[in-house]
Amino acid sequence: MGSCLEQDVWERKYHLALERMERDEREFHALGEGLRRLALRLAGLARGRDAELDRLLDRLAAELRHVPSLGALEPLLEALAKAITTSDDHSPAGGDPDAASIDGLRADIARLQELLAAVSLRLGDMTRYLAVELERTGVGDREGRALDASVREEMRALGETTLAAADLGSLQAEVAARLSLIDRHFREYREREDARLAAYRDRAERMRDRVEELENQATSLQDSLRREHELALTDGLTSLPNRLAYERRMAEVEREVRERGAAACLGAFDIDHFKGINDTYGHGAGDAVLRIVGQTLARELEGRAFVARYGGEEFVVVFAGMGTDEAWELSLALCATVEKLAFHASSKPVTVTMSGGITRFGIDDTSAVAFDRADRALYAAKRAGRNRCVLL
Ligand SMILES: Nc1nc2c(ncn2[C@@H]2O[C@H](COP(=O)(O)OP(=O)(O)OP(=O)(O)O)[C@@H](O)[C@H]2O)c(=O)[nH]1
Repeated sequence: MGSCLEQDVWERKYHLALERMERDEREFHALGEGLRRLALRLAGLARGRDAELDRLLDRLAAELRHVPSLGALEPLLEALAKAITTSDDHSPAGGDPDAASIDGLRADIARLQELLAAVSLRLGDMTRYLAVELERTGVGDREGRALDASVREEMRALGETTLAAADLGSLQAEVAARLSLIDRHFREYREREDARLAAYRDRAERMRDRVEELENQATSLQDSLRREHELALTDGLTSLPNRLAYERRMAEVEREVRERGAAACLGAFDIDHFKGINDTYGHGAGDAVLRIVGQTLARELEGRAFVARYGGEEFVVVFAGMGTDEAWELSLALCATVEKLAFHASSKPVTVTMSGGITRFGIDDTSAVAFDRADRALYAAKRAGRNRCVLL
């Protein structure tokens, strides 16, 4: 079902979003770690060494206030790396005891540059994803924005803390606290989204059940309507189409003849001396004869012409798309087949015959006019001695 497919797609997207967020979360940790190490080393080594370095450190503090435009930090860190190199070149001959630390600082800055570029990219991805995907589902937009805002705030605070801490211990504690806050924001966000997903699933399931129930009801209603419809068009004794079905078929034929000039013939057939069968062998035997003759006509005409029980012991055959020659031959064959049916009563063979009146359906005919002509032909056949056909 459509709703089931939509839910699958939504869930797949949702799990993809979670995976992305978990990856981003790990990168935020790495970023925090990089910032912490940078802050420790800068605080210990760089401050007061060089006026240019101090100026750049002030700029770094200012830039960090605008996080997450992390990309802006890259050129600044490059300048910082250069300034440290210059500061190193100017150091007194004989070896600076801090030279090794400065090399380490330079390497840290380079690593941090890479890290910042990657995290900046991921942050952009994640923000876009939250905006587009969660908005598309119609839920979570507010939550996504709230998370985004709180992460920005924590990143900004992290930058401030890095440069404003009085001593290394408190700096470490502050950064750790900030990072764990970011952690918590992500966790809470995910928990809320999980709850939302569970509620969504539950609702979708209930909707699916209801839709299934309605579909079943509609199907059984359709079935019973179809059965009613079939019953209304079927003769109970012979299982042939009844007079109503015949009239519908004739209305179609009338249109085909009038609109497309199609050929058509109509035949009226009646079992001979049927009253005598009833009177001699009983009404039950008469019913059996009607049933067998009816089924014989249906079998002989299957796929070639439409047959219905018109009423009593009379049958009508609609030879749609057939000219008089073909309808005539077929009618004679029908009468011959009925005559050959092997009926028995009290172990004695009983011959049953049938007469038919055939007429062509003309372009100006109505079905009533054509039937009347076929009926007159039928009675002509009866008058002429029965067990025969007449074309009129
Ligand atoms: N057993 C049975 N008899 C039926 C049924 N419908 C009509 N009949 C009988 O069919 C007989 C028709 O008789 P008639 O119309 O006099 O004609 P016929 O005896 O067939 O004689 P011809 O048509 O002139 O050959 C009547 O006795 C009806 O009661 C039915 O469903 N079952």
